[in-house]
Amino acid sequence: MKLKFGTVEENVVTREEFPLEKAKETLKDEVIAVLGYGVQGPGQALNLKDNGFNVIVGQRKNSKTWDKAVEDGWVPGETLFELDEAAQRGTILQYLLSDAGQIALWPTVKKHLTPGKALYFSHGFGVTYKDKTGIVPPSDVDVILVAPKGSGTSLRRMFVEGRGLNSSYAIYQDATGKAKDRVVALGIGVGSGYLFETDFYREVTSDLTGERGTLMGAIQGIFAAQYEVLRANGHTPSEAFNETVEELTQSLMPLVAENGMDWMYANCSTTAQRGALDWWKPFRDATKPVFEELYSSVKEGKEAVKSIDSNSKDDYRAKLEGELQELRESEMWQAGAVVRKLRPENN
Ligand SMILES: NC(=O)c1ccc[n+]([C@@H]2O[C@H](COP(=O)([O-])OP(=O)(O)OC[C@H]3O[C@@H](n4cnc5c(N)ncnc54)[C@H](O)[C@@H]3O)[C@@H](O)[C@H]2O)c1
Ligand SMILES: CC(C)(O)[C@@H](O)C(=O)O
Ligand SMILES: [Mg+2]
Ligand SMILES: [Mg+2]
Repeated sequence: MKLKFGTVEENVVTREEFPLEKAKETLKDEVIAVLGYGVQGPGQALNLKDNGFNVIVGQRKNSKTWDKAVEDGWVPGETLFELDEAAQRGTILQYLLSDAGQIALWPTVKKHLTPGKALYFSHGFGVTYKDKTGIVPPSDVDVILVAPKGSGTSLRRMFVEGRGLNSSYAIYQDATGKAKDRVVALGIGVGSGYLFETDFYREVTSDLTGERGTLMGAIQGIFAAQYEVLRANGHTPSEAFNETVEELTQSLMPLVAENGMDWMYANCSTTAQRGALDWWKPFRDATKPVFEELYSSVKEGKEAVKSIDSNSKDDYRAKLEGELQELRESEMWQAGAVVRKLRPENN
């Protein structure tokens, strides 16, 4: 259906419009092979299974994630296979290896993309940057995308709570004439809230921007900046952490989520409102050039190259873990660990 967001009309699909029963009917003859069991893999595979779809998982044997799949109830030889065998058995291949891992496994997956199958991504990365990934699907398969706008961990948790994470959907190639029904049915099947239309290029450029920007990179950046200023001016870690992070995640962001920024403001003092209304524009103006630089870097393909180069190295996991450790061991997040333990619900 078409729905207005402000003054702009968009194509969206809701669960009322395309109910789960219709999704199951659409995919009743398909075998959905979820390839990769990292973060999105478990979320999507388990939601699809619990929703009554025919799902198998493909994962490297003798890996921690194979063991996790077994713990999650996937049965070796019945619903859990090596990647090669799962790709052969599936009629819809959900390519949920890491974006760098997808490059390495492409020859194997391509071999099993026989006419009429569907290749499904949760990111526009592989196909958009085909010059760098080598991922060029054969012309006789559907190539579709459902990109949940959040972590696979949240996708699963929200599903279990009876909620749903929104996803975008896109069709890159419709070889069978069934691509639209297939993609929407999968989007509903993985437990999406509502689905909004995009294309592979816009999905990858917005997603890379968002995660480097307000969702992950920028938020840590402004947290660190404010925390450092408070600490440099004699405030304790407890005061600096509560005033920078804890109050935001525990008190104020839930209000923003519920009813928007103006409503959160309206539930704070007039003193706070005066200051926030005065200061949000200077913060916007100070950071906008950084967002513009970020978007250019994404658009020029530099972010994709960096990600492929670093995540294709043998020691990429250890390197990432080292950098996460640096964050974890910073004073701000050490203070956070103590503060979390002191939450009454954790006692
Ligand atoms: N993490 C998320 O919540 C999230 C959210 C939206 C979209 N996505 C997209 O979903 C896809 C999967 O992302 P993810 O974060 O779940 O992946 P991930 O980094 O957790 O990796 C998934 C799996 O790929 C395997 N793998 C990596 N390299 C491999 C190789 N060379 N051969 C075989 N297996 C290999 C890993 O062992 C892991 O089990 C990506 O396209 C990503 O951009 C992820
Ligand atoms: C969960 C995110 C950040 O939205 C996703 O884009 C990812 O790459 O993990
Ligand atoms: Mg992403
Ligand atoms: Mg994302």
